Amino acid sequence: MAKLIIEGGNRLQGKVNISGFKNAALAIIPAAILTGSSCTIENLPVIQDVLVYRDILKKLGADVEVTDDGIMNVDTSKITECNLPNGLTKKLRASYYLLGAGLGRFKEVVISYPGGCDIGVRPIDQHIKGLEALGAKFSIEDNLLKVKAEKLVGNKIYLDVVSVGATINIMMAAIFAEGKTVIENAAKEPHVVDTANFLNAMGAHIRGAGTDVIRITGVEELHGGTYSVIPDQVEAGTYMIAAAVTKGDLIINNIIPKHLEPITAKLKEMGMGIEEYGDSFRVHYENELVPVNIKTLPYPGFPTDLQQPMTVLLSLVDGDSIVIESIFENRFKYIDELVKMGANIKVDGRKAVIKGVESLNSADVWATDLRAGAALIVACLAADGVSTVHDIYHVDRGYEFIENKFMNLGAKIRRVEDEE
Ligand SMILES: CC(=O)N[C@H]1[C@@H](OP(=O)(O)OP(=O)(O)OC[C@H]2O[C@@H](n3ccc(=O)[nH]c3=O)[C@H](O)[C@@H]2O)O[C@H](CO)[C@@H](O)[C@@H]1O
Ligand SMILES: C=C(OP(=O)(O)O)C(=O)O
Repeated sequence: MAKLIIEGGNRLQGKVNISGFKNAALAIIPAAILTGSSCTIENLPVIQDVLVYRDILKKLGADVEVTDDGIMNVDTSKITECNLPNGLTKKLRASYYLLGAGLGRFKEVVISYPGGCDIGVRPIDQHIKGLEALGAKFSIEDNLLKVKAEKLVGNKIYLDVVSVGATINIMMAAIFAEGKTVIENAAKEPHVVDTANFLNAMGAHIRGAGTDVIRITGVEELHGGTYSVIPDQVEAGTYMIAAAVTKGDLIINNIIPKHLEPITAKLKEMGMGIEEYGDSFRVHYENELVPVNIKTLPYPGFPTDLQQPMTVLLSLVDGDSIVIESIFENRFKYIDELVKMGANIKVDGRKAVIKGVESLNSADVWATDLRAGAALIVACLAADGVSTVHDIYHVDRGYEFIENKFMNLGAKIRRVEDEE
C-alpha cells in the first residue's frame, strides 16, 4: 500500500488547477444509465472512485472508457438490468445512486451494500422513504439491497433530514415516473444542481435544484449528449487551507467562487488575503491568523468535507477554536493522528476544542478516510521535519494527482509503495 513521505516547512507558492468535482461526478456517471444512450462526460477527476464506477458500468454491460485527461465516453444502451450482487458496489459510497438510476430505467435493482468513508453510520432511510413514495418496495437480504416497482408514480416527499444522497436518488428515480414529484427540504449542494443540470441537458424536466423544493415532471425518455462536471470545491478548499497552513501564496484556478463562499468567509475572518479573478482566487498569508469557530452544516453552511483540513489550520493558530461536526458523528478519527504531531485538541462527542500550538512535529500518521488523509498531508506540509502519511489509498479515492499538485507548489513529497 502506498504512503507519502513529506518534508515539511516549505511555503507553498504558485498556481494549481482544480479538477472536476468527485461528489458530482459520482452522481452524474450513474445518471448516464437513465439516458440509455451515448454520453460524453468531461472534466472528470481521474481518481479511484471514478475508475471503480467505470468498472461498475462495464460490468452492467455499458461500453465505457475514461481518457487520461478525464473524459468518459459511455454508451448505456446495451445495459438490460441493474443486478450487481458481486460486491463491486462496496468499494464506494456513491454506488447507492444505482438505486435511483437503475430503478428509474429498469424498475428493479439489486446491489451489495455501498461502502465509502467510515465517518458515521450513513443511514439510507430517507432514500428508501423517497423511493417507496414513488411506488418502489425495498428489501435487505444477505447484505444485498433490493428495490423493485411495478410502476413509478410522482409524489410529494418531505425529507426529514437534508440529504444530498437521498435528494439525488429520488430525483433520478422520478425522471420517468408518471406525473409530478416534489422533493421538499431537498439538499441545495452544488452536486445536486450539477446532477440536475446533467439530466436536464439530456431531456429531463427538473426545476428548482439549488433550492429546498425540487419539482420533477416525468418524461418518456432521455437522450445522450455532452456535459462538463463542475470544479471540485472540496479540492479547491483543501489547497486554500494549505496556503494558509504553510503561510503561502497560491493562485487557485478553475473554481466557482460562489461554491466556495463558506470557506472564503472563514479564511477571510481569520485574516487570510483572498482576491477573486472570475474563475480563480489568489489566496495569500498576510499577517498572523486569528482563531474562529466552525460548525459543519448543509450547503451553504461550512462543508463537512473541509472540516478536517480546517481543524489542522486551527491547530496552528494561536488561541482557542471550537469545531462542531453536525453532519457525521464519527468524523474526528484523524485527530488522534494530529495529536501525535503535537496538536492540542480535545474531542467531546461532536465537538473538538482546539488550543493553537506554535508548530507541529513530524510523525508517522495513518489516513483513516479520504478527507482525513488530505488533512494529514496538509499538516505534514507545515510540520518540522520528515513525516510519513500511510494508507494513501483513501486519498487516491478522491484527490487527483495530489502529490504532483503539491510538488508543483514547492512541497517536498515522495510516494513510496510499502514493499520498497
Ligand atoms: C448535507 C451534507 O453535508 N452532505 C454531505 C454528505 O453527503 P451524503 O450524501 O454522503 O450524506 P447525506 O447528505 O445523505 O447525509 C447528511 C446527513 O443526513 C443523514 N442521513 C442521510 C441519509 C438518510 O437516508 N438518512 C440520514 O439520516 C446522514 O447520516 C447525515 O447526518 O457527505 C458527502 C461526502 O462527505 C458530502 O459531499 C455532502 O455534502
Ligand atoms: C466522505 C466522502 O466521500 P464518500 O461519501 O464517497 O465516502 C467525501 O467525499 O468527503
